[in-house]
Amino acid sequence: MSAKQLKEFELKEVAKHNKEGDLWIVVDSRVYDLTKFADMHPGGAAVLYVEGIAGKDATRAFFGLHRQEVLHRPQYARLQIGTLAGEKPLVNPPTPGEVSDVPYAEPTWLVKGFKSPYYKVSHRRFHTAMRAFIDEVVLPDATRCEENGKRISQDVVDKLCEANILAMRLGPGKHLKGRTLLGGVVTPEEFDCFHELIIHQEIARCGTRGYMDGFLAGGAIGIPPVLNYGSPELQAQVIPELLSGKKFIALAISEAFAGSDVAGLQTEARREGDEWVISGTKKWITNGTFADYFTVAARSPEGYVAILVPRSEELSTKAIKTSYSPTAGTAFVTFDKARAPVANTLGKVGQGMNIILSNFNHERWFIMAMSLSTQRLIVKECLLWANQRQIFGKTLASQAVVRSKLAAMISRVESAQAWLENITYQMDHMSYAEMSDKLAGTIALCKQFITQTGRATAQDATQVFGGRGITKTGMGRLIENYQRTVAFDAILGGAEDVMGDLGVRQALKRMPKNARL
Ligand code: HEM
Repeated sequence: MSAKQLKEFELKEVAKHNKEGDLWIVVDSRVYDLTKFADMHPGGAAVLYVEGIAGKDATRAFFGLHRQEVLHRPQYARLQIGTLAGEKPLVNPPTPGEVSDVPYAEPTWLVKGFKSPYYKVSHRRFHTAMRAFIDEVVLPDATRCEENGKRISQDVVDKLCEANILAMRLGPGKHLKGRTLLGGVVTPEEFDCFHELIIHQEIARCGTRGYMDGFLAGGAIGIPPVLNYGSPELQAQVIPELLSGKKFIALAISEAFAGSDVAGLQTEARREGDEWVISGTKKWITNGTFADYFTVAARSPEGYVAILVPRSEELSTKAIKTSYSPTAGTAFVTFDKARAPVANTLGKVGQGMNIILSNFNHERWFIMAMSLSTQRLIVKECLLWANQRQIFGKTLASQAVVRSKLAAMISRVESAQAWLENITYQMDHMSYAEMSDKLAGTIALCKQFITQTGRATAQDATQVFGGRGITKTGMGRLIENYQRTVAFDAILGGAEDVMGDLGVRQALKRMPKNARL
């Protein structure tokens, strides 16, 4: 019903409609006729007829039990027959692209009155456009696919590729030259790692962990080795079709035999004339179920090698059931003498391990950017819930133990964001080689910190939400998704303990020879 048609009612008029067969209630100054809906109410009809609810202003009870989005769903919005005379709703549907005023819901650079040395006008412009894109185009698809397990819809792929979002997720560089970035809000020359950081952090605000990987994460980690080490001919052949969303790619490194201990991989590649013949298996390959190409790490008689392998009859994929949504397309991949031209070799034979390891830096950096952004979303959910949920006549937030959990959560995301931005700044001022040399240890340590804090936050948030934190629908749906899937960030791109160890080993390698206590 449009605002113009809405009637105004006094509360005493509403009060007359307080029984079965004639039931009105008020939520946030909106008057609803629930007479016909009562029997279909998912929470049961009986709860609506009780004193204090039927014919009354039930705002507080409502927000203790429902997410505000319930009111904005078309099937429920149409139950509204009017508003309370002289009052206006406080809670309105979020406008696409809007920035939240909830404290700590946004990184400080987005908070009114706060400054940042890192973000310029072009980042703000870019952020506004990116958030609107996510809210309008991605979020509905993310919510649907997370639930039904289907892969990202081609319509969203087309739009994200038209906006060059996949290309931008590969970082600044010559692959952006001549491209129109997100409708032209930023030029390829201006584009830096902070613009890229914005993309990753905005995607993660959907709070749908499986879809976040389904959102072509395979491309974000599988394309860089092709861009950095593939021949110009190979790039000309595959990059356009990958960046336009016509073909898909996955990075195929981990195996049942080797996860974080990459060097233990067993997949073999041997030369036969102008072709590589590849045999072996790969496990937990993100986007593998729908990939057309695989960036594969294998052993060859001359040492490790990275090869771009096209899907063929000799390369089969099978979905793996993990604890996040199948929308990520996680696959077990079998290479049964699969063939790839020798021209598809990435870099030099024997240097495959370096290629794979340096690729990890960018992957780990964006995993932590995304992981942290979802963690912040969880902080926002907890603040909102603690502020609106009533127990024993008081808000949850009136309990010191809850405030203490909130304090820990806030400190974790704020400190991690500051570290992440510092690393991002270094990335903007280092070459790829310098980054591999100087940042691998710091990135690993920061990833360890973010995933450890993420799991602590998941645990705290589940306690704050109680039963709702383990329920897939309703108030705690984002908490449920987060606590069920938070371990992915602690494993994908390198397990947490391995990250910590790598960081310290890198530091020890750099110890000055003459340093003594
Ligand atoms: C415009 C009015 C209302 C609509 C459209 C509505 C709609 C819904 C929906 C869709 C759910 C399913 C859970 C979810 O998706 O969040 C639900 C659950 C529920 N509703 Fe309502 N509702 C309304 C008013 C009320 C009121 C006034 C009460 C007051 C007690 C109430 C009590 C409940 C309860 C107890 C549940 C179950 C919650 C749970 O399982 O955690 N509802 N309602």
